[in-house]
Amino acid sequence: MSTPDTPGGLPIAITMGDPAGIGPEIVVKAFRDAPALARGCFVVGDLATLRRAAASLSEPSGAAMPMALIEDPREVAQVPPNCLPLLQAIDAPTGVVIGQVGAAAGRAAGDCVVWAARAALAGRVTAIVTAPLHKESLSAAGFPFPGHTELLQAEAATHLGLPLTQLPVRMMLANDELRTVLVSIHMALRQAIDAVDVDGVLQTIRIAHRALVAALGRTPRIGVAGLNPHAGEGGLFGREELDIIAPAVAAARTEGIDASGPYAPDTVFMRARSVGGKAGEFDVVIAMYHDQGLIPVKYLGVDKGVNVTLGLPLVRTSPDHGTAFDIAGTGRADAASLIEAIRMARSLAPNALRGA
Ligand SMILES: NC(=O)C1=CN([C@@H]2O[C@H](COP(=O)(O)OP(=O)(O)OC[C@H]3O[C@@H](n4cnc5c(N)ncnc54)[C@H](O)[C@@H]3O)[C@@H](O)[C@H]2O)C=CC1
Ligand SMILES: NCC(=O)COP(=O)(O)O
Repeated sequence: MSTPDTPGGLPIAITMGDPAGIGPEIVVKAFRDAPALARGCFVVGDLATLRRAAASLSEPSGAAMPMALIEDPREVAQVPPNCLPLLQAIDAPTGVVIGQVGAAAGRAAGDCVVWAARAALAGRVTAIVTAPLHKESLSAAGFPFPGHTELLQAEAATHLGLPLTQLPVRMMLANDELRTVLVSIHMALRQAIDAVDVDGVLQTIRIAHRALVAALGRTPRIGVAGLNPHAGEGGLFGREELDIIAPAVAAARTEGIDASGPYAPDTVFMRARSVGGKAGEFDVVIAMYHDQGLIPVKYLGVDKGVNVTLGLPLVRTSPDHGTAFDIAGTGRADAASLIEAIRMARSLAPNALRGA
């Protein structure tokens, strides 16, 4: 659906990420290496930061990626092909040291995400794709959120006038072979175990079901992982499966959701994986905590996964990797996951502006 003042659809905003990390480099690489996909997208960030990243990538004899400053997302359609449109959403950060945690970098990264979220909530962009930020830098800058997911949830709840409890969100990580949705996200493992309760597991199943009905056009097969080794082995290694997870799965089934489990966490991902054109047993695995779900997906390749926030009133995707401070500024960072995140944003936001 296009809007009258932006024929052809709305642009996608790509936030530059932490300026001390690989975000700016992979953003420039995405525009350089996937120009057709990047048409209709613009970067929310800082021109000097993006120029530095582009210069670090250019061949000794070659020219760096040209950039065009825009003041409004609607100007994206006028930017020539193979030129990166950039909206200067922040004051240029000073004192950023590549590869190091810092408040200035965290402030710049966080402010860009806030800008993009508000633009999406106001209907000025159709989706946001976020390059990685560093959570310690975000915290050093005073943002009271552990990551994008919680920041975006808070922005959306404020926009809708809702308490956070009425806007539950979940993290999904997906690649071509595996999808997982997490019951809890950024918290200590001890707290994550306590966060496994019937409401939380059931809410996660419902959110995953709704998202995948929309994405797949059919009822998804949801496999629910246990928490304990061998899913508790009938209560020998813990009772969470018997007392919490099985009742949540049963409640979901009474709602017509095709959920099953709890399954042994060490084999459920293997069973869900689609390989060589053969579909796995499940379309998605509900993981009880962050690392249970993310390790199997990331192990299949940091270049392949995409992070999607489910439950928001806006489309948000992101690469599955972080700021990679160890290689920032070297030009070695792989932009494949960011390119997949742009592709996924386009598929979730069919009204996105495209190139001519
Ligand atoms: N979407 C986001 O904003 C995300 C942010 N993070 C944050 O990033 C920071 C650093 O996290 P780490 O645990 O060090 O994970 P990381 O993903 O930044 O790095 C882990 C390893 O993977 C490599 N790597 C990551 N991305 C790569 C790429 N595109 N090309 C080539 N190699 C790549 C790194 O060089 C490093 O060896 C943390 O603050 C973390 O919370 C982590 C994941 C997602
Ligand atoms: N491990 C993924 C991750 O930490 C990303 O978090 P977010 O910034 O997408 O909330």
